[in-house]
Amino acid sequence: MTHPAQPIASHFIGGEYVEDTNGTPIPVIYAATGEQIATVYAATPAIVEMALTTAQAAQAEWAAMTGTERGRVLRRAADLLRERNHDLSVLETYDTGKPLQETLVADATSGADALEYFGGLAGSLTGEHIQMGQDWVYTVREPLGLCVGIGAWNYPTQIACWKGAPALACGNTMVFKPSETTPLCALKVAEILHEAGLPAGAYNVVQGMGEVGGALVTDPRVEKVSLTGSVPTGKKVYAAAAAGMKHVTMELGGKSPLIIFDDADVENAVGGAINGNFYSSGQVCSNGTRVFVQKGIKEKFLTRLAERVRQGAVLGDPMDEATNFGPMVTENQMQIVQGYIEKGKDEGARLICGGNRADMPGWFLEPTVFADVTDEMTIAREEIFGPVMSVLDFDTEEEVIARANDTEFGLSAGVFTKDFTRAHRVIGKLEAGSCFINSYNDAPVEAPFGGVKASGVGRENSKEAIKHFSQVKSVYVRMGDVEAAF
Ligand SMILES: NC(=O)C1=CN([C@@H]2O[C@H](COP(=O)(O)OP(=O)(O)OC[C@H]3O[C@@H](n4cnc5c(N)ncnc54)[C@H](O)[C@@H]3O)[C@@H](O)[C@H]2O)C=CC1
Repeated sequence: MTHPAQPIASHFIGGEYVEDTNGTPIPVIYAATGEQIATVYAATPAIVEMALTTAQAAQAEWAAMTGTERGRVLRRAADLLRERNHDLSVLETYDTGKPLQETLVADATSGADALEYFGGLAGSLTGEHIQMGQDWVYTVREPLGLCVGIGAWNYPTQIACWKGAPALACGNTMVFKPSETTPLCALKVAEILHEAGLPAGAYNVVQGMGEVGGALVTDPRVEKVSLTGSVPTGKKVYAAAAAGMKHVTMELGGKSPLIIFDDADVENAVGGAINGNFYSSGQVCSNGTRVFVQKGIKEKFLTRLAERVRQGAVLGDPMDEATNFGPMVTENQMQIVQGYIEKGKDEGARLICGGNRADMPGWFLEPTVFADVTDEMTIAREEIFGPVMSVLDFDTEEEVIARANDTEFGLSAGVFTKDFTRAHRVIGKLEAGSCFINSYNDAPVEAPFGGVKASGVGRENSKEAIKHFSQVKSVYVRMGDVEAAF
């Protein structure tokens, strides 16, 4: 019997499902059991061509609609996502293995927020009037044209919407390629957008690995590439896009600092560290995986952290809403993280809790905390993308700022302290794009999201995203005669 997660077909192009079984089969494995639940096929060159031609052809009609009309479609899609939240959350759980307790509130709901927010903005995308004496300049905010979105595997529904919603609001069309690890959810986003009234072909989904991504990025018809992925992939995609002088948004990896001062509220700081390390089993780009704790509060912090992790983490069937900690997305990802845990032990970090694969089917790892981590250790330098928290000690504010910034990454940063003057002073000196004071990992659509340094270029969400999916035309209007030298 076909599993309920099996999509109707692999791709969604021109407003309908499209199949081509000549492509490389991509098995979809449910991370909680290891069972194959679906198969999709990587896009063949013919499918890639069909998607790009269709999206390009659809763009003029979509851009010709008023912003209010485009916004209405996006807001209708947001309503449909919300109405179907439960089924979409179950699919997200099948796609990623994340517990339903999380997917019910963080995935289709966040996607719906993006569609609603950018749907609301679409009607207000205006230019400026600049008076130049009797002459004047006006500006027009125009779409870029055909955009490509490429997703990572941790938030398949959210990423499909975070890229699609601002792109469509501005009058662009999109070809979206989900991660080959989680190919299911983006198809539903495309289906719902078209059900909501999107013209056929304005948002298309094709499956495939890096090769398909590469074919999309290098196509001369594509004006913009928005990637969520790792830094090494980002460097390749950015370079390929640069060769064609394309616009880019790069949402890449991180190794973000979370700084806890002696005067912090311990329970809140522990809560922040848990949210910033163990949500989605640690598979979150913005996670604060280097937790710097000032020496005076260190033992108290570690004691409460270990207690709350041991007592609170519920590993189990992700479809059971009591489960709050799911498996790694793939066996391979689990093995990568296990490798880092071994390195942490070998390099002398002190294991406070976790450290093992859980004794159950699927790719479950225990939430793991290392203390006495030093700056040179591999677990303090590399992005692990799993449930491994490194706790480092510090003495002074000046010292911790320098150490926090000593990394190629710059995605996020957090500070816990009751001294707000210090909180703002420290945040002001941290090299990161998305920061938190007495909190961690909040990502509302109203706030810009993205990184500095190797963590990325451009911003998603908020009004900032509009700038990255549109361009400004400037028109000088002369009201008098033209003076010329001859
Ligand atoms: N800053 C952000 O917003 C976020 C960043 N991430 C980052 O994503 C990474 C984990 O996701 P993965 O899927 O493992 O990343 P990945 O870099 O392996 O793959 C990302 C996507 O790029 C595609 N791709 C690979 N090579 C390509 C090429 N040469 N040309 C075009 N496309 C190519 C893949 O098929 C996939 O769809 C982590 O580093 C994480 O930090 C994840 C979520 C959010």
